[in-house]
Amino acid sequence: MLEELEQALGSPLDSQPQVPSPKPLVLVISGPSGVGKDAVIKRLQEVRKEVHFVVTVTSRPIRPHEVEGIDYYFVSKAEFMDLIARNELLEHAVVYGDYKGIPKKQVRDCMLNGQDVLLRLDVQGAATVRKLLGQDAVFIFMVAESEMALVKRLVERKTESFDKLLIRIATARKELELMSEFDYVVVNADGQLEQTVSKICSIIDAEKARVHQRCAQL
Ligand SMILES: Nc1ncnc2c1ncn2[C@@H]1O[C@H](COP(=O)(O)OP(=O)(O)OP(=O)(O)O)[C@@H](O)[C@H]1O
Repeated sequence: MLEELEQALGSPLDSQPQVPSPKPLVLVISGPSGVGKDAVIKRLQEVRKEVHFVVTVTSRPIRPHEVEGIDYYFVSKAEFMDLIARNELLEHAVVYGDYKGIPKKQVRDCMLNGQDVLLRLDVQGAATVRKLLGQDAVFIFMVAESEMALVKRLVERKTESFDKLLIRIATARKELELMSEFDYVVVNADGQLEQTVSKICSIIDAEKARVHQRCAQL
């Protein structure tokens, strides 16, 4: 039958894939402090092993329990300055006196390997990367179901003093106003971490099915 069809068509039936492989994605996850970015990314890495989570480079000294290349890439301040001067950082900031940044090379190398890349950025950092990459990266904003739920989570984490909590809440209120700059918003509801991760997986799957693929160039 197939041969007859080919004869009638006057050309062979094509067995090649009808669409090229999807392009590697640059995925940015952001949201207020305490919303659950780390917890969600940790779980996402378990269920989506092929997505590379970018390891930040920092000028801060290594702490005893930390592992080079897993927690951070540790460099001297001079080396960090050199990365800035060579425009080799996608984004950088000073956090408590130490520099932290996203090395472009790591993102580039993964994408050349066909791997999707995941960045965890604070809302300000995400805004910076949005300006650089525009619609060529996917920006996901995570929120809690309510301000009360967010604050309860932060209080239970017991990592912030009262004053620091006040600052984080005020910052979170401002950050929420920037939600419209993002492509997707995902509610990380209390006790629903798995659902949150699965929503992010759905976003990745949907992005892979886009007719006009995003294509970040660094
Ligand atoms: N869906 C959830 N339900 C209940 N608790 C959660 C959920 N998601 C995260 N948590 C908990 O909330 C706390 C804050 O989460 P996490 O540290 O991942 O937030 P974060 O956004 O990375 O914060 P920061 O930006 O301050 O580092 C943690 O104790 C975490 O285990």
